[in-house]
Amino acid sequence: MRIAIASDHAAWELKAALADWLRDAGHEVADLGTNGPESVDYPDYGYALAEAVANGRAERGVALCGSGIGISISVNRNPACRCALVSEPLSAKLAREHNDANVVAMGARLTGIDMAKACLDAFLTTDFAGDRHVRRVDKLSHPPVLETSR
Ligand SMILES: O=C(CO)[C@H](O)[C@H](O)[C@H](O)COP(=O)(O)O
Repeated sequence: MRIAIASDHAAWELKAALADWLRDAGHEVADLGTNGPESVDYPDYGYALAEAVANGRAERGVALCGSGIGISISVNRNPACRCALVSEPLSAKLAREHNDANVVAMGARLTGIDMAKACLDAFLTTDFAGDRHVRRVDKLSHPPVLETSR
């Protein structure tokens, strides 16, 4: 599978470890940085990752920051992305089965490498269940126009 992965400074080591692990498993990995501990801003990396998924360069994305929160918010600003922040494998599995998530986010300051691998494995090996979930996922692409957004 073609997978894009990105992080801020808080998660660059987890990103490097997961990128190696994904490559060893036979995936084609696009590492979008960051690649060191220098402080950077998670939206820059979240937006780049989202664009890689939106334009088809990657089929799935892996988004990492300290908590996973900031980068998941960034990715979800792109309407082509459904990014799920997870910390255990059942949520990763349900994000695929029910939500057809195409990006998974995790927090390197909260989730260890073995748990991150277990989440990623569930995310990459679970299919979307379809059926009633199609209608709901489709609604995510058509949010109502609210007074406050005019
Ligand atoms: O977005 C976050 C928090 O919601 C991430 O955890 C960031 O990695 C974090 O904010 C970075 O914090 P730092 O103090 O600048 O390392």
